[in-house]
Formats: sequence, C-alpha cells, structure tokens
Amino acid sequence: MSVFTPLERPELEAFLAPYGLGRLKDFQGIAEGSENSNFFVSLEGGEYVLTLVERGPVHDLPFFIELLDVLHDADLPVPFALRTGDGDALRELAGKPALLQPRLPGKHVHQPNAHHCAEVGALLARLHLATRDQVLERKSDRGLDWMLDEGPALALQLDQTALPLLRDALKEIGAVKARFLALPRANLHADLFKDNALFDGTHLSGVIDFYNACSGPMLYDLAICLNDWCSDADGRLDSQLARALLGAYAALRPFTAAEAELWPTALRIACVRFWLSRLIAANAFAGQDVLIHDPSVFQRRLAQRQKVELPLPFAL
Ligand SMILES: Nc1ncnc2c1ncn2[C@@H]1O[C@H](COP(=O)(O)OP(=O)(O)O)[C@@H](O)[C@H]1O
Ligand SMILES: N[C@@H](CCOP(=O)(O)O)C(=O)O
Repeated sequence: MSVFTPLERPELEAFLAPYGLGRLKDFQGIAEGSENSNFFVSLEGGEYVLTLVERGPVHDLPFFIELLDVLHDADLPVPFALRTGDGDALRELAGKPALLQPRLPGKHVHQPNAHHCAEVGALLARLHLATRDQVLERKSDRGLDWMLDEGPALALQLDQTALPLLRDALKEIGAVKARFLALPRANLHADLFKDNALFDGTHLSGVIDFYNACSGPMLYDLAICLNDWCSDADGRLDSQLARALLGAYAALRPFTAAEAELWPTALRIACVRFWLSRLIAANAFAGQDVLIHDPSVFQRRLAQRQKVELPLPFAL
C-alpha cells in the first residue's frame, strides 16, 4: 500500500487543531495512489483528505495551490487547500509538506461508458477555458525535453519490437517540438486518467491529483486523457467512447486547424510520456510495496497510434 509516512493520532490532532473543524473522529491511510501519502480524515466539521507530499517538485506547491483556487472559483469539482485560522494553506506534518483538502464525493469508474467519457471531455474543456486567458506558468517536469533526455537511455532496456517504436516516436517529438509547443495553451491537468476522476452515478463529481499540472498545449492534455479513457486492452481506441469525449470537449472549445493536424502526433507523444515514466517507476520501485503501473500498456497504445483513424471534429 502506498502510505509512505504513517501518522500517530496525537500528531494529527495537533496538526488539525488550527483549522477549527472540530474533533478528530477517525482517520485512515488510502491505499490507492503512488506518489504521496494520503489519508481520509473524518472531523466533526466534515470529511477531508490529508496529503503528505513525499516527492516531486515541492517548490511548485504554491503553483498547485493557486491553480486549484482558480479552478474552485470557476466552480469545477476539484479539491483545494483549506486555510488555517491564520490563513496558512501549505503546512508541515511528520517533516513533510502537508495539505488538507475537502473530500470529494464519488467513486472511480473502471469501465467507462460514452456518458462518462462525455462528462470528462466537458470537464477538461472547462478546465482549459477557465485558465487559457491567464495561464499560470509552470513547465512540466515530464515534458518534451524530459522525454528527449530520458528516452534514449530507457530505450536501451527494451526488446527488438519495442526499441524501434520508441526510437521513432522520439524522433518525431524532436522534429515536431516547436510546432507542438506553439499550439493554443492553457493550464493542463496532464494526468486525467480514470484513477483521477470520481463519479457520483453518471455525474462527474471530482477531479483530483493535480501534481502533474502545468502550462502547455491544450491538445496534449486531451490526448493524455483520451488515451486512458478510450483505449481497449490491446491499446486500440474505442471510437464510440472517443467520439463522445471529443464531441463534448469540442462543443465547449472548438479545435483549430493546427490542432486537427497535430492530433495523431499528440496521441503518440502522450503515450511516450507515460511509457517512459512507468519504465522509470518500474526500475526505481522494483520489489517494493508500491503501486507500479505496467509500462507495456503504453507500448501497446503507442503501437496502435501509428495510424489514427479518429480525426478531431474540426469545422473549416
Ligand atoms: N480530495 C479527494 N477527495 C476524495 N478522494 C480523494 C481525494 N484526494 C485523494 N483521494 C483518494 O486518494 C487516492 C489517491 O490520491 P492521489 O492524489 O491519486 O494520490 P497520488 O498523488 O499518490 O497518486 C485517490 O485515488 C482517491 O481515491
Ligand atoms: N497516471 C500515471 C501516473 C502519474 O504519472 P507520474 O509521472 O506522476 O508517475 C500512470 O498511470 O502512469
């Protein structure tokens, strides 16, 4: 299970007191998640999630806090950092940066249908619309430069089928980088997978885990999202799910001609990003009691994205 820092009741009670949310009733480590330690915290004043930030760009925590405030103000169903009576959002517990956020209702959906995908597409468009006029700048630490830096060495551990697939994709990224980064920009969730969305029935009730959020091309965020929500076990795109997601997104934010042209490339880049990060995690956490996602899932998806028969709904 992925709780890296266990907590004792007295230290948690002392941490929670300045929020003024009443007595601690119960708390429990959350097994899902792979980056941070998360706890469900039940207080007299309501239900919350406590996150101890274990790794990643700690100096960027003020960015995440500000972005979630913007999205919360735009009425998106996202968590946001609660403030203590003194106005502190970012605090420390057990030697780790710590945030207390409202617990959002709902459950993860493992087998999405077209309705779920449409909800996710619309939410992503709203996220982009809420930020594109005043983008909060943050370069992704897993962006195109990172792929070009890390990819060649990781390719060396691959077999003869996987190696050319990754090598060709890296070549494409190098060639297209400037055009891709010039696409219309906003803030991106950059990790809107099924395990980062909560549904109350068929209603999308929460989007969580913004620790990959950054600024960048909106199309890339869409590709990341669609690759996870609309792929079958062989990595093929399910056209019914994909059309639902794209249609709902495009109804709120129509695509540009440049986006329509780079769509197949965006889908491939989004595969490379998670293939590489999963290979790195599999190497780093091998044999440990940490949730490791299978890298080969993205090898299969990339193989299936060599030819993309799903154009963006783009009106000339
Ligand atoms: N604000 C929240 N409301 C409800 N559940 C949450 C919230 N934040 C996290 N969770 C639960 O905790 C799990 C792990 O959170 P996540 O942010 O994905 O962790 P990690 O950063 O370690 O990947 C999620 O799958 C979800 O079930
Ligand atoms: N959703 C991702 C995990 C998050 O990416 P990371 O680069 O922050 O580890 C996946 O399923 O691989």
